[in-house]
Amino acid sequence: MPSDEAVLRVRDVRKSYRGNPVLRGVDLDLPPGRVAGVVGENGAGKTTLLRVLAGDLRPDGGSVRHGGRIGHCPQETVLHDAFTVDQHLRFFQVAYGLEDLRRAEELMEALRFSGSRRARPATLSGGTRQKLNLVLALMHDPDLLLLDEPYQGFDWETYVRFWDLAEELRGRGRSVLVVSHLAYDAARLDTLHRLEGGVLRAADRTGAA
Ligand SMILES: Nc1ncnc2c1ncn2[C@@H]1O[C@H](COP(=O)(O)OP(=O)(O)OP(=O)(O)O)[C@@H](O)[C@H]1O
Repeated sequence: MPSDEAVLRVRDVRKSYRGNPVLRGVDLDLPPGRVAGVVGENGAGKTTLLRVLAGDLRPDGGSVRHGGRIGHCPQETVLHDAFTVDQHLRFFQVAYGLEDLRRAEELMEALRFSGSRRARPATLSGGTRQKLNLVLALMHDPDLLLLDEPYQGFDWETYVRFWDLAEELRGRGRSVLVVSHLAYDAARLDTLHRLEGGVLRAADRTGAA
């Protein structure tokens, strides 16, 4: 597939914090309909990379090109305790310019969202808050979903539903990039990359690399 059809095209991305290089020239191409993983040890720069890819953090050099809309589910929850679940949904509906909440409701159903729509995030379980985060990142049906350690707090059933959802997205030509310190879901990924020494390398999907 020609690279100009990629949903994500990353070239020579570099980022240092106070002179300490974390990303030293990251390259990545992600075509539509792919589920890709990025693994790396603690401190390897995974969150930094995802924030650069999401446009949250400016790289010192290199380029990031998106081929469509993106959704970003960061490690830290984006939820605000002054707002109820419903208010979060309506806030993001306006921000994304959506006519209705149909897709959000479908996603909540798919993930078996167990909280009340009138609840505030502080009263929800950690896993339910994480589901809401995921719904907010996906409710505009982005071409690319960026996920940072997405399953913290998920029970097994939710974990399996998460992967069913990733399959559904892939089947509709959407792409997903999952960042994790573990490669245990490697069999569910189309490609696996390892972030090491500030660069991305193709990794063995048995997780042995
Ligand atoms: N805002 C910041 N200012 C200075 N240094 C930072 C900042 N953010 C991250 N770092 C440093 O950059 C390096 C990479 O951090 P990053 O959080 O991207 O790694 P990670 O692979 O996501 O780690 P983990 O698996 O522990 O979440 C670390 O050494 C970290 O201390």
